Amino acid sequence: MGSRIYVALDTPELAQALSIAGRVRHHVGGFKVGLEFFVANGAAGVREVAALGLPIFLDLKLHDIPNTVASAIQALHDLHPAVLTIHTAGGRAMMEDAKAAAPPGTKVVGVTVLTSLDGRDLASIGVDAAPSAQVERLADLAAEAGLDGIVCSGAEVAAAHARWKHGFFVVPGVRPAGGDAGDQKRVITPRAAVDAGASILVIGRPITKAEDPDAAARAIAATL
Ligand SMILES: O=c1ccn([C@@H]2O[C@H](COP(=O)(O)O)[C@@H](O)[C@H]2O)c(=O)[nH]1
Repeated sequence: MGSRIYVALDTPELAQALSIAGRVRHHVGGFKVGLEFFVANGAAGVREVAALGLPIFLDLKLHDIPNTVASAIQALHDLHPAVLTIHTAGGRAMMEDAKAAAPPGTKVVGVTVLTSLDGRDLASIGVDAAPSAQVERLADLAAEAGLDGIVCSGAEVAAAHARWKHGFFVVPGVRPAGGDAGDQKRVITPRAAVDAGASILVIGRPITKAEDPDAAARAIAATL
């Protein structure tokens, strides 16, 4: 396979996203566009990034009733994203309908516990479980619902992989050793994430905010 690194182009500025994408494209496996980019630039913006020739990860983290999520996914069909996210907390019926609505070839993956949350955050929203236990529970539900995989932190990916042999595991919250975690609470180095079984790594600020994004992407790729 190509590089496991997907760069998160987290900016509303199309020109900035295209500039970073153009600089790093030879050292990464794909581009992740999320809400910030999509709200500002829409499907036309996604097409411009896709024109650079790498797979697109459309990280919209859809979370609504089944009919609404399925209809939104149908409306995205002609973008043919390689990966699309929904929230597992939307429940089994929503996940089933999301997968059924997705274009063939698009991996639908469910966000489990955001990497910006820790156990105290879960308790504060009424979830009486450690992140690891909650991820396992939601991973099982995602597998039963027919999703292709999950989004989880590097701390949970080995256990999730052991339970779901052919699952596709997306790991954000990735930081080179000693890197600034920012708002992320469950972080891992790129190498450790791959060793634990990550299928792809989502990396944003360590590359996009670097003085030289190209060199940062190359340095990370060299550790894998
Ligand atoms: O649990 C999750 C799910 C998605 N993300 C997304 O990944 C990137 C991470 O960016 P960094 O700058 O490397 O922290 C970002 O686009 C998030 O929306 C996540 O971080 N955690």
